[in-house]
Amino acid sequence: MADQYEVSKAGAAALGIPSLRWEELPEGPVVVLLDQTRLPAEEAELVCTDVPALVQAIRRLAVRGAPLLGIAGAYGVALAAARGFDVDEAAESLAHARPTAVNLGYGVRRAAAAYRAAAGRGAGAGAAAAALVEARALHAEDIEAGARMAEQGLALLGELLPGGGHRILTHCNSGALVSGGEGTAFAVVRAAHRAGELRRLWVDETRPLLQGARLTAYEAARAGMAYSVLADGAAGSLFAAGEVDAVLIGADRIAADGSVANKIGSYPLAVLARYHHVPFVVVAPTTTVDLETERGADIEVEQRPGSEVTELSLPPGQGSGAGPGAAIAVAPLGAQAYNPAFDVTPPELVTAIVTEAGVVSPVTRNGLARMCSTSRWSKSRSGNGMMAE
Ligand SMILES: CSC[C@H]1O[C@H](OP(=O)(O)O)[C@H](O)[C@@H]1O
Repeated sequence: MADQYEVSKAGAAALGIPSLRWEELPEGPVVVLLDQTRLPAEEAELVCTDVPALVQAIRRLAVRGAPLLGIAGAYGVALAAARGFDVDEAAESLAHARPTAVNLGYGVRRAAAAYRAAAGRGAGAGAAAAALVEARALHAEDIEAGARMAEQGLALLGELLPGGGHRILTHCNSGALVSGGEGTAFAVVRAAHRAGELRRLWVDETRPLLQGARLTAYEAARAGMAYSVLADGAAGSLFAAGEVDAVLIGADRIAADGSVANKIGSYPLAVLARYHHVPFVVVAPTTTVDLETERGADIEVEQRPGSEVTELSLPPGQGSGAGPGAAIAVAPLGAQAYNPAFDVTPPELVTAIVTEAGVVSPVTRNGLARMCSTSRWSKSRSGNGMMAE
């Protein structure tokens, strides 16, 4: 297994610095995160020396995005084990830090299962090492999955949109900032760009936390793409003008029936895409497919604080130059707000789901289950008491 820095180099190559890494310091191991709340103005790193710090970072989206949450959760268990914290308690708090992305619980359970199996064999300190090996394996698998999704997705774009020159609309952020490698949907965009087939990337700003305007634009700029940021509400007029050839988005949880939970605002894009006969493609690793959740209606959608809608939070040091994270009210004081972090798109509105194991189109329960069973990692998933295949 490549050492941790090697493993995260793919992400670093995409970003300039890795979105997450494990580091052994003289005073003990740490999980180092690229603090995404401070992007694009600052590439600031957050050093987590304990699990509460990592849980807090997950809750405030300093680290975010389904695949990376799974990796962070696994390293969090390894951190607890290495520093002598209660691993069961750590696993519980990490797995429940955010409810929708299935990857978080999956990563935590994988590392915790490795730790418990080693401890059960009387491995002593070796149990902590076993948790770290599992976290690193998950990290490496995610990098490889991203590369495979990029290949599969680029080939699919070639079938759906013969002739290249794609104008792709994406929502939220699904690049290296959500992965150990180059991401999910954005990894496909990056592959199209490298192949000279990306004519324009339309970047939904993605209110209220602006993952598109702040993070996808940051990644697109670093990659030298021709991109434009737009207000979420402007997407409809782009479709009406015939300016969108395909929508590519990530996912936080895909139910067994093919329903897709993703950032709020994804479902309206699926409706627009269907009305305008534009392919709506979801790109996610099989670790995002949750065969134990039957239907979209069964997916728990995270409800976030209303202040994220009624206030505009500026990263520390931006705006008035005030101290940490100034917030500007954009609604009357006391305004109520509705702020679900995700919505759910029914399978019939999804043209295809691209994973590292292949493409499902049309999206059916059987097709999804079959694809997950062919994923090279499905054994390790079931081997660790993971989601049923
Ligand atoms: C491909 S995972 C990225 C996924 O995660 C984002 O949610 P959040 O920023 O709240 O972690 C969004 O749903 C993206 O599609």
